[in-house]
Amino acid sequence: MNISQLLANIVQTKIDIEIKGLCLNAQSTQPGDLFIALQGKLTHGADYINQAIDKGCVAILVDSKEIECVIPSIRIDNLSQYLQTLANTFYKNAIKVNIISITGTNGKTSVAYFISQLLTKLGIKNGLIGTLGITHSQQLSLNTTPDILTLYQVLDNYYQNNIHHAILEVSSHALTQDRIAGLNIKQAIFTNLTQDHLDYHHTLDKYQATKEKLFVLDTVESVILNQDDSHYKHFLNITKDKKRISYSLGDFDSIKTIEQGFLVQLDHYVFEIPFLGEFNLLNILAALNSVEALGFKRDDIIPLFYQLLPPPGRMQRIEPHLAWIDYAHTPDAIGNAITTLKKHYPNFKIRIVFGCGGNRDKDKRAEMGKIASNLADTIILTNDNPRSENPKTIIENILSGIDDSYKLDIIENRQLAIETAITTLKENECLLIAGKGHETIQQFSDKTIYLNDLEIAQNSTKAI
Ligand SMILES: CC(=O)N[C@H]1[C@@H](OP(=O)(O)OP(=O)(O)OC[C@H]2O[C@@H](n3ccc(=O)[nH]c3=O)[C@H](O)[C@@H]2O)O[C@H](CO)[C@@H](O)[C@@H]1O[C@H](C)C(=O)N[C@@H](C)C(=O)N[C@H](CCC(=O)O)C(=O)O
Ligand SMILES: Nc1ncnc2c1ncn2[C@@H]1O[C@H](COP(=O)(O)OP(=O)(O)OP(=O)(O)O)[C@@H](O)[C@H]1O
Ligand SMILES: N[C@H](CCC[C@H](N)C(=O)O)C(=O)O
Repeated sequence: MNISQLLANIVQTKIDIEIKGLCLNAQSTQPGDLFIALQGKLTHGADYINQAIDKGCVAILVDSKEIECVIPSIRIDNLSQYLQTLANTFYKNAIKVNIISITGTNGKTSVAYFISQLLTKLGIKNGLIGTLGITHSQQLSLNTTPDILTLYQVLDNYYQNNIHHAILEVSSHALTQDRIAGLNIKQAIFTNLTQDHLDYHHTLDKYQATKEKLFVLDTVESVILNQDDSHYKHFLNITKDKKRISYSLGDFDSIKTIEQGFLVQLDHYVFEIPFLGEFNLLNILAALNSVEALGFKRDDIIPLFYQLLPPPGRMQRIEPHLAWIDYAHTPDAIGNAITTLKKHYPNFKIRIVFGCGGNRDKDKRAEMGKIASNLADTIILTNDNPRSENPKTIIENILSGIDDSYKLDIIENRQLAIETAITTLKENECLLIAGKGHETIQQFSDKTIYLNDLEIAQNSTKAI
């Protein structure tokens, strides 16, 4: 598309250049792209134009600022307000894709992963966009919910490749920043709301108000709500004009905990759910209701459950030990993960290795320390992703929630912490390695290193 055609409803330009794509982050610029340099909270995209040019961008739109550069550039004031128009004009097919969206503090990835597998097994081609990445696409995303241009590009591409359904994890940051504006979101699923991201939203009420935005979108036809969450009634009340579907652990006629998961009865079906954690029973119900709302029959969905795979890094067992990798990085999730192991392995002691991410909600750190020390028998505190913060300060913040009399170890180096935990694990102990799940990098202020909890744990196992 020619740039003058793209900008027709925004600004007149004599620049005559064909562009192949739109891009917000210089790191992901492709040859032929138009780079859109926005003023952000931390920095201005204009600081990265050299990188964008090196990667082959052919023109630049700059937010509220004059720049000098070797390729054509156009200044547009308040440029961010035009992002949806630009995205929609360039990636016309994006809004034709039917989107199932999931929001909530915990469980988005798990529910999305289950829905995607079910739809695939039922013969529906679908794309999955979230913390684990973007399927059927070379696009990389820095975020759980990608920026609006990346989203439109991926969805447009899906449509052209006959993928007419997408499952999208929607973070509260994405809702605040309008990353999903204008998309054809048909279903909205609510998993739960507990403490996280208060650095960004400041209060739980504001955090909830942000999540609400997804459920009242005009395009949303059905909402699927977790009745067991304390915020359920609120979400039910604001969605009176939608088809409302609720799910609850009480939907099961019986739940029997077994070592590898649960044996449940639902209506006249008795089946096994091969995942640990009661929260996964809720995740499964969310997925079941979502797929059912698309028109499939329970008789066709339920027999597929035993074939489902767990999402990578979520309660993932490291054989042969009683050790698990889990992505729990909130107070609620840490509590759930430990309780889960206690429930499935009632005669075992629990050891946990965890830390907290830097540049994220500081208030959750002491809370995570408190919950972990109340529930686990031994703790090794370590680094998560310190990002630009001092790792020692993060650990001190966690310690402030732990009673002085609680005996714990601090091993900042995460690899060493995991190796130590596994090689000294006792016969009567279960180990939980929490916080980084599937992640394969660790971010510090001055470096980013390759680090994979699963590999470290597997290798330490071999070393015994
Ligand atoms: C605090 C926050 O959410 N920031 C997001 C926001 O950034 P911003 O608009 O303030 O922009 P900025 O970082 O100041 O940068 C300014 C401009 O320069 C560009 N830039 C910036 C850096 C660079 O190296 N190259 C580059 O081109 C940016 O794309 C941006 O256009 O908009 C950007 C584009 O959409 C996001 O990538 C960025 O996410 C940052 C990286 C981030 O860490 N976000 C986290 C907190 C987040 O969004 N997390 C949620 C998941 C939370 C959960 O559910 O657990 C998520 O959806 O990922
Ligand atoms: N429904 C749930 N309720 C509470 N905790 C859950 C639930 N599902 C998963 N968890 C716990 O939370 C952790 C993160 O799960 P998951 O990745 O599915 O959530 P998420 O919302 O996608 O998180 P994020 O957006 O931060 O990546 C899991 O490793 C598990 O410990
Ligand atoms: N989506 C979450 C992931 C946190 C993962 C944890 N390992 C950390 O770095 O804090 C966030 O961006 O807050």
